[in-house]
Amino acid sequence: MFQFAARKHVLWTVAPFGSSPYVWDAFDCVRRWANWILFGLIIDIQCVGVHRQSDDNAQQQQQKQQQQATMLTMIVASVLALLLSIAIWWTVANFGSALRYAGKLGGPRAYPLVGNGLLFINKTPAEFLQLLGRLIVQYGKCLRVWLGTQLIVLVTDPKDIEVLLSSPKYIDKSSEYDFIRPWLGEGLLISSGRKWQTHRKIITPTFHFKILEQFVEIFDQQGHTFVDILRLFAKSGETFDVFPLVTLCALDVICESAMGTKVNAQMNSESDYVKAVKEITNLIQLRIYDFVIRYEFFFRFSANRRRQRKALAILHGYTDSVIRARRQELNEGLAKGKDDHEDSVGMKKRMAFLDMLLQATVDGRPLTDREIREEVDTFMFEGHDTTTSAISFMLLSLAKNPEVQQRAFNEVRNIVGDDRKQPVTMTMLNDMHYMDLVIKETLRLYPSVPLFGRKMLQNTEINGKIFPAGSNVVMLPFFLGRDADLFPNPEKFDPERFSVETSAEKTNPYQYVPFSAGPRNCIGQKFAVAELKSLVSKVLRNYELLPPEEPHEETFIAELILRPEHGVPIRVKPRVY
Ligand code: HEM
Repeated sequence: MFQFAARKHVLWTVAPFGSSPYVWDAFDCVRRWANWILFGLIIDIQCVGVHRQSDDNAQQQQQKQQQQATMLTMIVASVLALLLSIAIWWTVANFGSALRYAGKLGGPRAYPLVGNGLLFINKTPAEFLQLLGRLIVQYGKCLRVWLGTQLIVLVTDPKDIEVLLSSPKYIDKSSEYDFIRPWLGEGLLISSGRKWQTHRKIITPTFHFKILEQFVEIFDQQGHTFVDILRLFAKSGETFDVFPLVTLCALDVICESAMGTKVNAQMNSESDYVKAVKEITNLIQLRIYDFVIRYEFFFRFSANRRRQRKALAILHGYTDSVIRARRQELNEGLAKGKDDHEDSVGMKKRMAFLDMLLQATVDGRPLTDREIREEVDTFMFEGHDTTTSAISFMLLSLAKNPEVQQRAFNEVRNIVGDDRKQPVTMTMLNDMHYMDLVIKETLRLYPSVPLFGRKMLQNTEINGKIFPAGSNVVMLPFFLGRDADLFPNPEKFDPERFSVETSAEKTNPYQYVPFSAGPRNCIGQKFAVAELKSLVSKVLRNYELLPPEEPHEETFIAELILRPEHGVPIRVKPRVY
């Protein structure tokens, strides 16, 4: 009897899935499944009362034992069935609308629990990005993918992106940002609601162009060190990976701009702070692509958690100590009635972002040390990885396109002159218009932030489609920039496509969003563009950029930033003029 019931369980459990063409998407199928199991459970419970009489004592004893065993098995089976039913009702309660509406968005066939995980299994991070590209071609510019139980909606239609980015309703970040939360806390990149609103308001003035002017000196000095380091490669003429060198330079720039301190990463890449930044970014990459430790529950029990804790102790410890020291200096200066931003001879000192945050108030109160740390760490993260990616790919693009490089160099030479030691000013950077086009074209093909996401808090209708509550909606500038419908001949590196004469008004501004757009756009855009121009112009004034000796295949890893899978190989030789 029990065997029969158990076999029926298996059949009933499988049958509703087998008969459904769109397994995950069929909400009704899950409901049917639950009903069948409940029905099976009732039969199981009824059969507990079935027993037979016998005169033979030994036989009776044996039968009794058998009955007890059967009863026990049935009780266990019933409890399991009950738990399964509860799990199904929980799934329906939590994923009900996701299952119902996700089915209406196109996408590859998904399976219970693993979703589309099997498609991605054994894929390297670079293959993962290529696979997303193929899915977009196959299923269109808005499709859904299940990564395990996480629903992702991929969007590359500028019309959908316009609705998502321009509205203040969709400002909550998707689940991927949780991986970086331990470092950045509730800083501007991740926070939402009123906290984000008030902090965005007080931080916006710190990126005013008048304030940015004072950072140009930092760009110039760190650029000088960078160019010195390249001298070795110019001498040997060998192909080298420029990405790690740019990373260190960008770290130096942002550290001095954000905290007013020098980590000297370019001169000492083995310092604890620099190694901790590297460690934490590696861990973020690991979590994005590992389907087990994506889940906080499993991450907590992995060795990576310890690595993260160790790196965070160094990163937070450093920022905390700088904040404490600067706050003390500020208080002492105020007590002596002296302007803290004057040095001993009364000259105005440069203010770091941190100094401005120390003086800011929210609802009439100063920011706490913790709030300041979160914002400073956010600048440290957003301000070095993104610019590293952009500068590296810009150098590579110039190396591979000598005509563009010559034109960019001519512009720089006309503006700055022939003295290689002449520091570049903000006015000079603002006059580099062709360089603006080169930056735009670089970010079209190599957007530093290849994808960014929003969490849908409720079912949301956008251009006739319903984006289910709880889904992570991911917009992909990487594929927008390579879409031939939006950018004809997309493989060609052609800065002119962004010139006012050819592009203005013809394009939808939401088809080109490397800095995002709308209320949650990149607050550091002007800082980034100035840094890029400063550093790249410095390199061009000293070196001619050449492509790698051996042709190399370009493959990318999309994390929170775009990374090259095999580095960014270039060569340099001294520029003669
Ligand atoms: C080429 C360089 C850069 C690129 C391509 C870039 C791109 C972006 C993008 C796409 C976003 C939106 C992300 C999202 O919606 O999730 C963003 C946000 C942000 N960026 Fe940048 N960024 C760059 C450099 C910088 C720099 C240098 C800083 C700071 C010094 C910075 C600070 C921020 C901050 C704080 C946010 C969050 C803004 C908010 O949510 O209100 N970025 N950036």
